[in-house]
Amino acid sequence: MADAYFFLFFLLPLLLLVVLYFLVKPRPVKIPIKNRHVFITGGSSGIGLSLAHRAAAEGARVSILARSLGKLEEARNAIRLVTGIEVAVFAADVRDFEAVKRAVDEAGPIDVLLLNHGVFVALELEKMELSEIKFTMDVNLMGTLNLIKAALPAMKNRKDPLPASIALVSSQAGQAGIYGYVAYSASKFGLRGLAEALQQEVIADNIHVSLIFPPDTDTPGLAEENRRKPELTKIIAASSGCMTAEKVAQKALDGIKSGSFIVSCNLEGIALSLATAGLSPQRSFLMAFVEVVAAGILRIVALGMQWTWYGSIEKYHSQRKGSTRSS
Ligand SMILES: NC(=O)C1=CN([C@@H]2O[C@H](COP(=O)(O)OP(=O)(O)OC[C@H]3O[C@@H](n4cnc5c(N)ncnc54)[C@H](OP(=O)(O)O)[C@@H]3O)[C@@H](O)[C@H]2O)C=CC1
Ligand SMILES: CCCCCCCCCCCCCCCC(=O)[C@@H](N)CO
Repeated sequence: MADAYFFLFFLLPLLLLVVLYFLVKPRPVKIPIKNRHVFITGGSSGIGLSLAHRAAAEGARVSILARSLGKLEEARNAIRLVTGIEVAVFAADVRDFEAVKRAVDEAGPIDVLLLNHGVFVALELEKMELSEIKFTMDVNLMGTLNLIKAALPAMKNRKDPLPASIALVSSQAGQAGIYGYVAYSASKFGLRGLAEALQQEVIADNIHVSLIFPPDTDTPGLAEENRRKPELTKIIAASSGCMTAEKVAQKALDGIKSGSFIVSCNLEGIALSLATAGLSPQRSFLMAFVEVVAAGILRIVALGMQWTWYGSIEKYHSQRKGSTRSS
């Protein structure tokens, strides 16, 4: 009996750890940001602004890009006030490849390309204009591809032997489809395929991809989104709470520096990432161990999550039916 326990709880896990240690690829990597060029899209507001503050405070040379020059200059002043550091600003729409290319060329070779720009409207697909749907895909997905296309040649040619990074800000709505986010989830799930494929193409150039998955985050963008958010979107998104932009920026930068492919921001996010590990690369054999051991149980947790969400959806519809009957 004691032998069986010894095998099950000691020998087997130990064997698994050893196997995973040799199995995980790409291998772990550390990406320094001090004295390196960090280029942040959407760096004038919310999470991007916090990322810019943090990167500057950690000694990086920071460039930020967004559409509104006014907001960019405000951000530059705010960062100078706190850190004494001057960030470079670039006004361009990520949908405009030529404008993006000019900005990236002017900014100079990038060591850490942080693609954080994004737009979001929470609304049922039926209520969304086709133009809004296209806008979401164009900014979140095509905008990201434009930036990568524009920046990659110089990133590959950099003289610096240190590893470089391309980090994409997705969303937990890019790990699980959420009511009200048909277009948005599509754009954010798209980033995952992009990231997985891109990592295989740029690994030989010592460029490492990170995918960041924040929950609801207190930003100007979220405040705007909340003004017309469906009740069910609020209920379902509440499963993961809300974080501050500073905290998300800290988690994101730590994840990038540690070379993690998948970067979660809170506890629910860790569970979500374990449950959706799929065929994403995992550089840490310890995290791979947790993924393997937790897989079965997390599928049950995920099904429980769906049970709750569909329960809310059923309740919402039955209440609505009740109220239309009585009115
Ligand atoms: N806040 C949240 O709840 C969550 C956000 N996220 C993601 O995090 C990222 C940042 O979100 P958040 O900080 O809330 O957003 P904000 O709306 O606060 O800021 C968005 C930033 O992106 C810029 N931007 C928007 N559209 C374009 C464009 N077409 N071209 C260039 N820049 C553009 C904005 O500047 P300007 O308007 O001047 O162009 C601004 O700097 C997004 O990708 C979002 O999807 C993920 C999970 C949760
Ligand atoms: C298996 C374990 C599961 C654990 C719980 C999972 C909870 C998932 C909740 C998803 C919330 C999505 C918020 C999207 C925020 C966002 O992107 C918008 N604010 C637009 O910016």
